[in-house]
Amino acid sequence: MSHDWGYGADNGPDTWHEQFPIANGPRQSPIDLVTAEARYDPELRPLTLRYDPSVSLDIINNGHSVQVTFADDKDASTLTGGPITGIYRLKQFHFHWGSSDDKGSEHTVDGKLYPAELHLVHWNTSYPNFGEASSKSDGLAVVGVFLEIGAENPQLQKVIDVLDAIKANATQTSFADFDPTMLLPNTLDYWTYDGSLTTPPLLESVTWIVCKKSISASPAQMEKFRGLLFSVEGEPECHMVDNYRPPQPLKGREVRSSSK
Ligand SMILES: COc1ccc([C@H]2OC(=S)NC2=O)c(OC)c1
Ligand SMILES: [Zn+2]
Repeated sequence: MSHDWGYGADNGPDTWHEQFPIANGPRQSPIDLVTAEARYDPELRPLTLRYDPSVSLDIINNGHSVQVTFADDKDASTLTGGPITGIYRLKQFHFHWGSSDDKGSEHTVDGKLYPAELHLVHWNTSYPNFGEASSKSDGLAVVGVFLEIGAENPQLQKVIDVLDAIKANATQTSFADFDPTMLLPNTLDYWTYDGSLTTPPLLESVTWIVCKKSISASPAQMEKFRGLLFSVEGEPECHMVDNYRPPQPLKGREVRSSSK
């Protein structure tokens, strides 16, 4: 009997290859970003992120993370520029975090783990939809933003304020008029490399764009994420923490940098 993947001892990242052999593929994510080995590429363009708050729809506890979804039937919220060509549409954003402030990010920088990592997920509009794009080598572009412990983040607080309503797995509530631009760092210098989704199905379809600058979250705000549950209502409570995959082998890939 196949049991669902997760982050526990018996279904966590080290077991995913059993059902998803691509877990040992050539372009898996996340990776450790070794800053001294990233190549500055002057041809890389600045990121252009144009987000329309009116297309934010709802916020969901999907049993693996907390995810905010967006209407993606038109070019309302888009990513252009950077390492990509064409227009990529924002589908959703979500987070990965730790059980304590010393871990939680998926990417690491020179071995440093951050308390959390935000993923803004976009799909290439040269394909008909997210599902089709997710199986193409240039189908997705994910912008990663590290969260660091610091001042309370009022924009992040708008997400945190609704977490009590989606404490359990498979719960959701409406989440209108949210502008994810407010979750971006002040400068958008980035590292970029070819990678994958970081949870099953682990598809190798992601152009990764990891911001060099982080955003802040207070210790109390991080604790609110840890109050979410992997478990459904009525089951014994299992706190949603450590929902991150560790870095994967680079396997000869190049990491480029948008700045010196
Ligand atoms: C079916 O849609 C999916 C499936 C998995 C992921 C994981 O890959 C990354 S990246 N973070 C994740 O949690 C996803 O995110 C874009 C979207
Ligand atoms: Zn993610």
